[in-house]
Amino acid sequence: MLLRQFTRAPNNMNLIRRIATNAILKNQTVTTNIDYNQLVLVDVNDKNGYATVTLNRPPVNSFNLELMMALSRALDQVERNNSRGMILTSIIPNIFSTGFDIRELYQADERRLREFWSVLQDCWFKLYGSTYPTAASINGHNPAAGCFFALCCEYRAMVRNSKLGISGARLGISIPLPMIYTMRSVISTRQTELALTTGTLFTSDDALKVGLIDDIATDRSDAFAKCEAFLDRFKDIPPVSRGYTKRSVRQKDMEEIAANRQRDTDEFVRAVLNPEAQSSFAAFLGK
Ligand SMILES: CCCCC/C=C\C/C=C\CC/C=C/CC(=O)SCCNC(=O)CCNC(=O)[C@H](O)C(C)(C)COP(=O)(O)OP(=O)(O)OC[C@H]1O[C@@H](n2cnc3c(N)ncnc32)[C@H](O)[C@@H]1OP(=O)(O)O
Repeated sequence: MLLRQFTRAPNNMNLIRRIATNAILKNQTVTTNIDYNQLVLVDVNDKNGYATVTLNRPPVNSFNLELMMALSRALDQVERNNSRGMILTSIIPNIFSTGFDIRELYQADERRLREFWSVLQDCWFKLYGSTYPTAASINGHNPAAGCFFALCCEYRAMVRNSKLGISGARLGISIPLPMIYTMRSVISTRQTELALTTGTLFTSDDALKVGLIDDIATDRSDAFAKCEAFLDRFKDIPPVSRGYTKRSVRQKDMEEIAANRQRDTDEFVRAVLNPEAQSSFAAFLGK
């Protein structure tokens, strides 16, 4: 599979990886052990035990089935490794994710669409229900499903001049219940309804005002540092009781979503295959 091996590297490897990532962002060539074909990179900082999960599907990190599966497996690795915390981010300089890959939705094969949704559901359970602390380092635009994953995290720092929100309404997609619950766990029910029915994409200032993000960052490294500082807040908190409390807060949503997986899948398939949505996808793709 396209995933990087999740190994605890010696400290100097973390430095090499960081240099490598910076070089990728500057389009330089570096000679390290990075495999450029990987869709989601997982790295652990040996000093603080935080895992970084980096979306790596240029040019815009659009979620197709393969990226969703890679994310699902990356989250398994973070869980297995007993990380002290996790930061979700993207390798693309000014884009976190564009959301679903429209090519995955346009004239979709129903079986593949069901699998896509099922893996998305798995990702939600793994991320929303994780016991380790989570933070999203939103290094750029994040207009749809990527926003959903960021909202599953406990903290969000976003770089200035980026846009964040769930724009599905603009494409004629009705917003599924799990998305509604997830957004409502971060902002008020009224703001959730307004944001989702208008397909609002929030500027960093507006996102901060409404509470969708916790901090505005000057650039990607500042966003990352802010996420680390958030995770540091749990340094002296016993992880088992912390995790139990987090799960308890989220338990009701999770039980309800678990009980309705099939119904949500059917609704998603219906929503994507409906002619109004299909014509928006066709228009987007210039068909
Ligand atoms: C149990 C739990 C389960 C619960 C699940 C619940 C909820 C699930 C989550 C969400 C539901 C809400 C519904 C979401 C549906 C979607 O995600 S649909 C996708 C919506 N996304 C958008 O509308 C964003 C559109 N794109 C942009 O605004 C811009 O591309 C950008 C991201 C701001 C980047 O701009 P930039 O100028 O840098 O780049 P380009 O626009 O030139 O794009 C480069 C290249 O990439 C192509 N592209 C962009 N976006 C997509 C996409 N979404 N799919 C496919 N391809 C895309 C673009 O066409 C360009 O291609 P090129 O012309 O061939 O170069």
